[in-house]
Amino acid sequence: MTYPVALTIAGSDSGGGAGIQADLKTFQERGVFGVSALTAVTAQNTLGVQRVGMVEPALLKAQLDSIGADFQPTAVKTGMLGDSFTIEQVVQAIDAYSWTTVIVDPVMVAKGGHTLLEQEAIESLTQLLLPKASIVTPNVPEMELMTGLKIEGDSSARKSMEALLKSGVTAVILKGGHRTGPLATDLYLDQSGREFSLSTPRLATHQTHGTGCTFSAALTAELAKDHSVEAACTVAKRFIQAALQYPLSLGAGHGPTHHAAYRVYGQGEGEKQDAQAPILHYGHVR
Ligand SMILES: Nc1ncnc2c1ncn2[C@@H]1O[C@H](COP(=O)(O)OP(=O)(O)OP(=O)(O)O)[C@@H](O)[C@H]1O
Ligand SMILES: Cc1ncc(CO)c(N)n1
Repeated sequence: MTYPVALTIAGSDSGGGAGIQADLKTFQERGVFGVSALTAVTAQNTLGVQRVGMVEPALLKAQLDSIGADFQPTAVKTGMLGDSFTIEQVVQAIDAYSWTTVIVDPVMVAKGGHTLLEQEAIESLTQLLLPKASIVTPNVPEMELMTGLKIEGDSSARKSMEALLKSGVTAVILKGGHRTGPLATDLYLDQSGREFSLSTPRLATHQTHGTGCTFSAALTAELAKDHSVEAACTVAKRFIQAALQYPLSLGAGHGPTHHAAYRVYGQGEGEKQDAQAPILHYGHVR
């Protein structure tokens, strides 16, 4: 059996909590060999984004070609893409190398408010990249920007998921970090009409830098190992819950999550059953 390989196509976060760094740390934690193609370099820490530079297009293409020529990633994840041109290049590589399991984290704005995707590129993302994607994992503001629909409650959340499925993406996971209430609930809906939700107690923490990257990287790692979508979602939810529950207290702002926490403090299974383990609800997402 060959060791599973996952590819992340994303921006570098010098602060180490999000972007490529979060993805590779998470892949490693989950027993998957991570390869990467950098789209951008950010000067960033827990206080915010100080500077962004895009990787020149020819250099991005060279990275994608180097990977495509020598590795067979069984899952590919996209994070910060920055602009339309980058999205077009990623789509070309997906086609050229027949990457079939593609998880799109539609990164648009960093926690501090810094833009990580040009406004005009949102359309390229929904029209060019989502039709190639297996799962897209928006947070609430990203979902509103992609669909133009306001999310105020469960029924508008559901409508926006149905609207996004029209792009051709196989499945949507609407993340609940930006919603309110005692539970952090992520909603899953796919083209076949299958739906479920994953809930964990909402933790009162500001150490949330990179939660979205970490969640989608864990999901990607599990899919790279050929686990089912449902099993992958459950592990990803447990992984991010543990990472939030055992903070590292680094930096003066929104600190990073603890990427090793799930391995170190328990996996929510058997004797190690974690009190904060997610509740998997089947059935209707309303
Ligand atoms: N306070 C919290 N307690 C428990 N789980 C949380 C909390 N905040 C976020 N989550 C979970 O973390 C995951 C990421 O969701 P979130 O909505 O924060 O993503 P995001 O906004 O894209 O993150 P980022 O932009 O920081 O990368 C989801 O599974 C969500 O439910
Ligand atoms: C490079 C990068 N990618 C993604 C995010 C979103 O958390 C971030 N802050 N920085």
